[in-house]
Amino acid sequence: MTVLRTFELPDSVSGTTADRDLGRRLVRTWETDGIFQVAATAEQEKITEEALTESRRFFARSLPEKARFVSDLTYSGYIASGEEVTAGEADFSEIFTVCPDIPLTDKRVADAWPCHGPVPWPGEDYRAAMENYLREVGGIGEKLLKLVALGLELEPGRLTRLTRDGWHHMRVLRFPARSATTERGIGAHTDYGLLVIAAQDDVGGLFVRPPVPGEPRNRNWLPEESTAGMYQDEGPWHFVEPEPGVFTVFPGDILQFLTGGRLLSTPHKVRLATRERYTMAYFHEPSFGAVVRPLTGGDEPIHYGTHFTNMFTRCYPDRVTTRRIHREGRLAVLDRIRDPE
Ligand SMILES: O=C(O)CCC(=O)C(=O)O
Ligand SMILES: [Fe+2]
Repeated sequence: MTVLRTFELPDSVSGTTADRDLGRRLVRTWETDGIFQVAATAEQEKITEEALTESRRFFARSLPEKARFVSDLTYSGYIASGEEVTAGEADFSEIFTVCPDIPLTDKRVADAWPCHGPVPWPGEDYRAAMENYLREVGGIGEKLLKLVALGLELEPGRLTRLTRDGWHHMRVLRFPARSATTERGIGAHTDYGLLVIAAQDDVGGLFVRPPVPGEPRNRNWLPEESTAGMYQDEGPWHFVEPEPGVFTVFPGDILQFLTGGRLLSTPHKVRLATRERYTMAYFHEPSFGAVVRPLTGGDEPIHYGTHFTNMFTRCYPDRVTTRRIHREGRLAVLDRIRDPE
């Protein structure tokens, strides 16, 4: 792979021959490259720029100001540089995470569902810009899942049936410029859900690992098979050249699970550059209560809310959110959260 393939998405997906053909090309590109790009519309480019501008404004505030935006109910909010750990080593990204914004009056919050609560927004302009952005990438996610279902020879609604009231979330990131002591941005890892849709500025730093025939790949959803740190210093790693007007898209753990490993959750890592870097990584996900079964049968199902909670408690063992989950025995609540099948 030298340059990434870029696809234009149709206005809607209904299962036409053209849709099916595009779906097959998307699947084939993931099978060879592990990643592809989707062309942004002019409107999407504008909304992306507005979100990146708000992100720059927020991260420019002082650390004590930013550190106020955390919550013990949800993982939404601020994560300081060095706070997140991948495979036992600190990452240097600074992050604002946006999970579904669930008001305190919602029954799920009253019933102590883990990870459910309001986003501690740093301001109304920030909130509006991020919500606009989430709406756009959410639309792209739904379209892509329909196309990918067609590309896998399934009925078009087979994957989007999981994303009704999807637990979509996003990491709004800033990476400092590299220092004399480190180039580490984020260590090698895979992301947890169905799709990862990302927009980056012009600095660059993201690397992805394409599928390698015969290479063993872990199943990150199993505690004994974490992908964190895997192949960190061992190629092939492909540098994702920043390109204006595109979103990059690759599969997450749930798509690997669903397809029995035909589509692999793409390992990726970030290296710091000579300048600071801003990026937004959006995760298109099943609903919190979804019970996901492999298309091919076999394995135990994954309860998405449990998978999400496990991944976040593992990543942030000392965060107030994790402490409250443990203190109040909220993990036990997960057993009661099941979407009707
Ligand atoms: O910085 C990037 O481009 C990717 C960030 C990332 O991998 C993540 O937030 O999970
Ligand atoms: Fe990631």
